[in-house]
Amino acid sequence: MIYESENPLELPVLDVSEALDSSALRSLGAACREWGFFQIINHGISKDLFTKIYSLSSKIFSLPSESKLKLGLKTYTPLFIASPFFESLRITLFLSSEIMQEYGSRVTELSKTILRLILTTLGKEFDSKYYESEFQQCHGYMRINNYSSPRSSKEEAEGLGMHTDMSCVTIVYQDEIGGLQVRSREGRWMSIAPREGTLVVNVGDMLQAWSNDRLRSSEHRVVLGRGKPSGTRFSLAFFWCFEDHKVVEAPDDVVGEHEARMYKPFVCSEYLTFRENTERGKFDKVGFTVKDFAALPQNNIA
Ligand SMILES: O=C(O)CCC(=O)C(=O)O
Ligand SMILES: [Fe+2]
Repeated sequence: MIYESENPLELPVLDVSEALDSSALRSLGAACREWGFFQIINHGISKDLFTKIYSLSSKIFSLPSESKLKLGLKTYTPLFIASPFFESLRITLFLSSEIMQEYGSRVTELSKTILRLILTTLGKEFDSKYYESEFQQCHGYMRINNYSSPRSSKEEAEGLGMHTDMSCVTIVYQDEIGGLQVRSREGRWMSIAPREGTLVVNVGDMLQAWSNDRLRSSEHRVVLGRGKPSGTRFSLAFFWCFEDHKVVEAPDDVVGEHEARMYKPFVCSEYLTFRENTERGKFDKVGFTVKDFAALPQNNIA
């Protein structure tokens, strides 16, 4: 098998410190349709802030497992739930340290900016028409993820299995180890190589459903070992989501006059519950997607 990082995926890199010109908007639109993934630079988060978060997170993960387990499974996902190599901590921003809060408020602002840009790719007037009315109540949470390397670095192992995110958008910082991969429509795994100063952004299920599949929430995963530098891998994921009681339903002009409606309207929290309760869903992300939950029967061919 060819190891996919030999053939990394070229995703657009957007400079979010300035207004996007029409060609940048076009490549953003194409990336969101085709991959649901793109990258951003000049996002205003300094290297220093990443370094502080990194060292704070390493301290937390190196606590004895009894202390981490005391946080409860809704907060702390220990090793062997999602995979033998993955542990994760959900951060409640308003309860967290100043550093996490600072990061949280920056990615919150970024999420808002990005959502408005994505709306613009769907239709010139859609930002002013839908941002306030549909996305004003969005909220975010963060996860810090710690991946230990498999014993044999010759073997490739899944650190985090194939999943889609439940969010509207997710912003990911991955360290220099790499391993994040996105699945093409044909089922090929493509690597998203880490680049210094760059954040990865992806569309989640809530936005895929709201856009009637015009935006893609792609399956992705994290692989470890095989050709990767050894050592633990660290990532930071921020999920920007609709409020729990939101009814997700694509507006008529987002669907378009001649297109079929792909989903029945659904309440956000019911989808989150579905993902938590499905058989593999001891961990809230692995396995099912919004298509399994809300696709209209004639479209359920995912
Ligand atoms: O660790 C990563 O790079 C990605 C993590 C991820 O996909 C997630 O937390 O949903
Ligand atoms: Fe993810």
